[in-house]
Amino acid sequence: MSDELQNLRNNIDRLDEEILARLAERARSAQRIGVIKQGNLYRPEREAQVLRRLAAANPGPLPDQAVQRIFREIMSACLALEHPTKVAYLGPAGTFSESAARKHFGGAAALMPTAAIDDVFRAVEAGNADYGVVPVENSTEGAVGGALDLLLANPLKICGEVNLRIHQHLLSKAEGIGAAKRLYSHAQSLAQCHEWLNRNLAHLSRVPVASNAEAARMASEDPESCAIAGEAAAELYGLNVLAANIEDDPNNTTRFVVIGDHDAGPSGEDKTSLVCSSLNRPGAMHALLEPLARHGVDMTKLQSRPARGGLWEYVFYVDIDGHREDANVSAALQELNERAAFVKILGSYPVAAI
Ligand SMILES: O=C(O)C(=O)C[C@]1(C(=O)O)C=C[C@@H](O)C=C1
Repeated sequence: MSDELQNLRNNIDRLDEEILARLAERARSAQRIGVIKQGNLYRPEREAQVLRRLAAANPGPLPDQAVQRIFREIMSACLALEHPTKVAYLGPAGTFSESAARKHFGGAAALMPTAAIDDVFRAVEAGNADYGVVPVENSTEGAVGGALDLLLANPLKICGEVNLRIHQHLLSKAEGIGAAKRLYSHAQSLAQCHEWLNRNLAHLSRVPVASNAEAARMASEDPESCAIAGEAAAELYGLNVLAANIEDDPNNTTRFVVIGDHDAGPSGEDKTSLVCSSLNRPGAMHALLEPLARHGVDMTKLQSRPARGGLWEYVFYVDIDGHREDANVSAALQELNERAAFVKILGSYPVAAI
């Protein structure tokens, strides 16, 4: 081994020991904070502030995202010393919901798969999980209506958001596509790869199944088939990646929200989600949203859903910039409340840091 290589490795060994000693010191501080805080130990606003501060202070050469992922894991491990966070998600193992839960809560969280989205809400409400992660919209396929309806019907609050880039892969137990007769996937994933499939595999019959992890499981038992699913499912079921990143939109992204029995405190860069309905008279919708513009509050999403129980009646899902405790947001929400037939604040939470 050259002297230079040996010296560099010695240097890395010394640095690793320093990092380890500092990590232990950090973990002891987090433990002491746990004793002072009591009650809810997970603080999404504080985690977002830590991640943003470190990205801003990052001297390189590691990219900001890499630094944030490392510190996400450090905070996940520190939090688990106090209390391992239990997080319910739409299963089975290997779904994109699992990847979103991991991305947000890190490797030390205990993840609980559920059979359906409403079971995620039930697990959190019953106290079987501390938090839940549910998909609410996809950049190609639009809103996940069932999740929006459950947010309206449920007392739980949104305390975070996760944006996950969705990469779809063509997977099979076989080495090539030649012998494949069937293609399994979730309907959303089939839709996200529609053009690629028409160009490359138009002859294969497409079989929609309950989730893309389930599709991967079925393909693992049937070498005459293939599946469309993500990397986590490919690894879990030992499948070959026959074609990678086959989603039609190169920016294909799903937005998930984190639900719990409380929302988050202000972090300095927040969003607030609410559901409202306007009075049934001309101009009512404009009047309802006008206080937002007047108080300088940006609306980042407006989505309508049919209201349960009234034909051709709608509720509106609104996302705005800012925390409900910010002075301008609070003033705007108070006026909106006076003008609306119905308002429910779903929660204020930090804008996704990673
Ligand atoms: O600052 C706190 O309140 C902590 O508990 C420490 C800490 C961290 O490791 O930085 C851990 C968990 C919380 O979710 C936020 C931050």
